[in-house]
Amino acid sequence: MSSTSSVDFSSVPVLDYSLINTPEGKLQFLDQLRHALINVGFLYLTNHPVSQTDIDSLIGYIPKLFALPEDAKEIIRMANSEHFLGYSRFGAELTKGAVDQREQFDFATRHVSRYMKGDPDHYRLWGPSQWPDEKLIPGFREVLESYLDQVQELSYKFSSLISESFGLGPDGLSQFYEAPELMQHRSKIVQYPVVEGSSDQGVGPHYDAGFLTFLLQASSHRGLQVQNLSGQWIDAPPIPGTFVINLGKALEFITGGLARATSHRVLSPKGDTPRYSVPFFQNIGLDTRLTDHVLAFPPEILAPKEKRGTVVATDSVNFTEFDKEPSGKVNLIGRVKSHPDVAERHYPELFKQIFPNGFSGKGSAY
Ligand SMILES: O=C(O)CCC(=O)C(=O)O
Ligand SMILES: [Fe+2]
Repeated sequence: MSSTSSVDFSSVPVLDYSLINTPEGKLQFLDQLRHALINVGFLYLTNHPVSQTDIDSLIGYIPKLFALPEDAKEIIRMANSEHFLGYSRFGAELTKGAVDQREQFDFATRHVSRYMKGDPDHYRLWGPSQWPDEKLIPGFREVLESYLDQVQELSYKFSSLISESFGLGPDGLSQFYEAPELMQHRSKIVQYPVVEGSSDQGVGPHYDAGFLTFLLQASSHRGLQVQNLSGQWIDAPPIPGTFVINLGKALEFITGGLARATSHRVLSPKGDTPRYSVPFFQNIGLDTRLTDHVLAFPPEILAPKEKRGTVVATDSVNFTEFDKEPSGKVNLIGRVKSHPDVAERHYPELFKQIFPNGFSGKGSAY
């Protein structure tokens, strides 16, 4: 990347959600949002509507979750789940061939699977989470479900604000979502331990593949970094009371590159305590094919894109046809590649198509 743009960023902007409560404030918010979407692809959101009491309670549970006895974690391991939900041991994922030094639980918003015999395989991708034994961590499930309900609601409101900031009215992105009961969004609770040795890769550089990500930085460690247009890594340290919001490749694609998906990574923490984070990945409808929904924008909205210059080519999507296949299938193929052991068990046909010679022991998480 060699682009030097006058609008290149050296910090991630902070947007105040409470501005939207007055008409002038809302206009100001939409201007700042449009700038962040086009030039940065990342922002902090402060004064958001998710209950701080619930966030604090969730943050309090996280060390206890990772401290559960090994057998209590293994009993909900992801390999059990055709929905790719559950526990992944330290080092189970790779980004571009290198081990991500993190341990995690994948959970998702409440959902009853729509899958019926004869439906496409990707309808099986969404379904219920695996929960740790309530007796071992009483109250955790209730807090996390309430938290996910609230972030889900925020994610729809935020998507509507994005649409407004691009001059498309509040419902310009509604076509990407089905009725609430037919949608599911995914989240992870992640622990990045202090590591010895040469690698400091918490998660290697990647783009998020989906639509919108809402990240809760759940401890005070630095480590998250965002790549600007000239290729420098810019710190995005935790700011209490905020979410870090970023765009995925699907949203970038349907805006024709107007909104940016931005490369980011996490460095392993220094010191003596682990870093914790909780990303929430907002999905689009399982059947949505991106090529059918590319958006058109008024010229005044497109102008700042010219000033910014081009965005580097996509290298994070899972296969070249990602824009022509239903989003559920794109996601499923991504999961098969990042978790071949789970796929071999639950999607043997697809596993064979993707790994005709079996799994070589190296996967790719993104
Ligand atoms: O843990 C973080 O702060 C970010 C994680 C991330 O980028 C991801 O899981 O996609
Ligand atoms: Fe990410």
